[in-house]
Parts: sequence; C-alpha cells; structure tokens
Amino acid sequence: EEQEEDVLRELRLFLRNLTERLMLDRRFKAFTKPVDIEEVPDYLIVIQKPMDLSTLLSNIDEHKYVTVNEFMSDAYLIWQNALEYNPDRDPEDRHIRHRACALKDTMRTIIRHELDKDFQRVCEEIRESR
Ligand SMILES: COC(=O)N1C[C@@H]2C[C@@H]3O[C@]2(Cc2nccnc23)C1
Repeated sequence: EEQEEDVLRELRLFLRNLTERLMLDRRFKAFTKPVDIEEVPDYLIVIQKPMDLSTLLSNIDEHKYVTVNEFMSDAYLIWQNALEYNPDRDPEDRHIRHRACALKDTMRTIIRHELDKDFQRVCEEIRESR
C-alpha cells in the first residue's frame, strides 16, 4: 500500500546516495562504469555477471531493489569480479584487488552506520509479502 511505497522510496534515496558517494571516490574510478569490452575482449569470457556502480544506479531507478541485501548481492559482484579477473601478483592486479576490497568494506561500513536496522527489517517484510 502507500506506506510501503514510502518505505521503498526512502530505500532508493539511501542506495542512490551511497552509490553516488562511492562514485566520487577516486579509489573506485575503475568500478564506476562497465569494463570496456573493446579494450578487454576476454572480459565477458571470464566474468559471467559484470557489475559496476553506474549499473547499480540504473537498477535502483528501475526499482530492482526492495531490500539492502538484494542491492548488496549485486554490489558484491563488483568486488568478486575484480578478484576473479585480476588474480595475479603483479602490481596492477594487486592495486585493483585492494581497491575492490576497500569498496566492499566502505559499502558495508556505511550501511552498518547509516541504515536503521528496523528500517531494513520493514523492507524485508515487504519483500516477503510480495
Ligand atoms: C573493474 O575493472 C577491471 O576489472 N579491469 C580489468 C581490466 C584489465 C586492465 O584493467 C581493466 C581495464 C583495462 N583496460 C585496458 C587494458 N587493461 C585493463 C579494468
């Protein structure tokens, strides 16, 4: 009902604000747009489910996420994909893995500090009711 749409609207505002803050962080520049398949032709052979911060934003606007956990499942793909595609000991791989870990930890910490637990539970109850 209307109150549920008010809750989901507030969830979208929180997730947009979180995602936009991450996009502004220079450490996370490699994660702001999809990996360029022209530049990296084998990327889609190695990575089944590409994800990036601009795609998360589009998903939010398309009302894809009813709970924070659904958003985090997609957001985790950014971190998992970076570890999977860049596994080697060379400095470039180590840099992007380090930044992917920082992205994941930053996201988890912002959510833990800034999203009310009762609010998350209401979102989960809406998901279970649909
Ligand atoms: C999230 O970003 C990534 O996983 N990657 C992996 C690719 C390998 C390396 O860095 C990336 C883009 C790129 N383009 C040209 C030449 N080499 C590269 C970004």
